[in-house]
Amino acid sequence: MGLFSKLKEGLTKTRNNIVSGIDSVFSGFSKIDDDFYDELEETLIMGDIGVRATEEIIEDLKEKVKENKIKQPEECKHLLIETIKEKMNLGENAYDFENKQSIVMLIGVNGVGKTTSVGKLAGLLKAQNKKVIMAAADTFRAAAIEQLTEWSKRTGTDIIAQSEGSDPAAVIFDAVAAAKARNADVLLCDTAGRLHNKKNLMEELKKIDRVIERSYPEAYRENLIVLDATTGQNALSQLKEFSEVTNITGIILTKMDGTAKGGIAVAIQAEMGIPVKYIGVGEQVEDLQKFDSDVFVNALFDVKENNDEQ
Ligand SMILES: Nc1nc2c(ncn2[C@@H]2O[C@H](COP(=O)(O)OP(=O)(O)OP(=O)(O)O)[C@@H](O)[C@H]2O)c(=O)[nH]1
Repeated sequence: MGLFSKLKEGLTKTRNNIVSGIDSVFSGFSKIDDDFYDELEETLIMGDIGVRATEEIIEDLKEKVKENKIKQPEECKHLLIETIKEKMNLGENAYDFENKQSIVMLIGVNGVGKTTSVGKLAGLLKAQNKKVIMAAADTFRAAAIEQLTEWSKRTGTDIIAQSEGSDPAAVIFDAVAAAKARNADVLLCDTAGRLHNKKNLMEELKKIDRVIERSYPEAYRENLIVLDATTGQNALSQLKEFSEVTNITGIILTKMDGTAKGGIAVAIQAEMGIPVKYIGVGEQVEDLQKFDSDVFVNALFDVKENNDEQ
């Protein structure tokens, strides 16, 4: 199955949730008036697009409808799609780290799919012939170290780990030494997510930061927060909380397969201005995709893509 088809399949529930509602708004109203916009707004919010992002989308849509002198609700569907794409467009190159010697930290609360995402990301990078090392800096639970070790075997990636309970900063120190000695391209770090204790988390992330700054200041840094799409608006709150303690450079949105809450990708990117860089659409190594918001919106609204057959 091609990437776009896989994405479309993964987004089936989200599409049913958002698009069927939107379609009935477009077909249920004979003219564009306040009631029409109210109904559309409600449908987008129900689809997890986020209150602020939805308000902005509706405002922009109103302007476009005026400018284009559109009278029929059906005619403004493509304008809605265009507006959502514009709102999500952050216009930056999100994947610079792939071509630099970089340290990529994966952070986020437990259970969101961090360890799995480290494994999948290693798989993606290895497919590009990159030399990758994993650091098991979630030393909080032995299971997390074991799970990452499994992923290292599955993807043929070197792993640096210590025993449960050891200092995560010490693991990172070892991993940095290994990355330099082995001339690795990307060092992928799994971390523990103890959001319930913000102070500890902040101290731990700061300590790791200091270790990296001291031992590998020239490394390109990427801090990716892993968020579980099935948690909808909770994912947005986690992002806000983590943004207060560290500089988040991007998002991995997991479990996009089988959730009706995929609209959260729009809310996150439009409201927070932080790019979603990857989405998880399953549990296998190949189930991590680079995120392209235009392609995503097309898949969501079932707009035909040229590369549909790929
Ligand atoms: N369907 C689906 N499942 C996923 C995806 N990503 C991760 N999972 C599953 O989610 C569960 C939790 O993933 P983990 O990688 O263990 O999550 P974690 O954040 O590392 O959690 P801890 O190890 O407890 O810190 C696992 O069963 C994964 O297989 C995804 O994109 N789709």
